[in-house]
Amino acid sequence: MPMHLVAMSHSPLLDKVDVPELVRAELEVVFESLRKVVSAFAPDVVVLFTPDHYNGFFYDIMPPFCIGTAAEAIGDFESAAGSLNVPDDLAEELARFVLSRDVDVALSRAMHVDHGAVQPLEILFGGIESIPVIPVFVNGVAEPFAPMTRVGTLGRAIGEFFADRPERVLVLASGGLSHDPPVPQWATAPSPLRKAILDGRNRTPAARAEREARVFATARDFAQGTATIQDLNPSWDREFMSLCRSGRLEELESYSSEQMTSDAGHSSHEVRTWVAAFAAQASISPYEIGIEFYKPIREYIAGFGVMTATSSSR
Ligand SMILES: O=C(O)/C=C/c1cccc(O)c1O
Ligand SMILES: [Fe+2]
Repeated sequence: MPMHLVAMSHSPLLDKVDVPELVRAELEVVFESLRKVVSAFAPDVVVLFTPDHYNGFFYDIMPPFCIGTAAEAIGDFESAAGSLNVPDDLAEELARFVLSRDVDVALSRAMHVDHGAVQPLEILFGGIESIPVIPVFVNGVAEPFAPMTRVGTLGRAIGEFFADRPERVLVLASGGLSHDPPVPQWATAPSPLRKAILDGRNRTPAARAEREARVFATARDFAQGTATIQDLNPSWDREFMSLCRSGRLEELESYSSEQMTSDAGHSSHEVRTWVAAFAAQASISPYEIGIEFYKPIREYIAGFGVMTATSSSR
């Protein structure tokens, strides 16, 4: 029953490229505060709402949502690689419950996850092994997307599953806010890239290095103002966070996919993880916001946001 929420952007460029010292220091203060909050809450299990960047999920079969009963981190961008500590029986029970609530969630007994899942675990827990984690994939890069209402329904079903259970649950959302990194798009990708996002599992080291180099080059150009990717949209980000803060989730659930892409970039759909997490938290009880941070950081190609929330009835 006790539930706490952390929602945070990620970027594979974090700690890998230079940012002004003040920005780095501000982020470190925020991350340290998050660690304190999480350690005080002492979760038994993390429900990790995570997107993927064509490392675990591909167009040969792209579910809108998937719960993992086992997961392996692939170690892209030097993130931690290896097995996540997934409580398989609990994850399967969760999947059965969510299905019983009319959400057609997929189940994976061998999910592959990337920096999107791993980075927040590394920041909050120092790695991927120390804390039991149920990974919940929420598609945030591969069109077509589920309507936002379904994302809310998924989150509420997950919240309801835990409402009568004893575990202390940290719902952790990874991704967002406005950003448009060079993740390939089916509609515009040339044929070798289409193949990579169709069924590009187990990429060769050379292919992985090429892809990562493209992201670094784009980040450098973006920081210098010469990249062709869509700009960050701080006002969109602030409005999104303000709706999370005030609990007006029905307004978030009325966002249209097309508008999200055009206002805030192709990868803005990663905020779906936030909507699922806030819907889970709201289904337990009204909540209050704790930590809140926002900064557009072009060097990281990210409108970088962090929020925490917990029951206001505590
Ligand atoms: O290329 C990728 O796999 C992802 C890059 C990226 C860059 C910046 C912010 C993000 O959320 C990303 O996933
Ligand atoms: Fe991402």
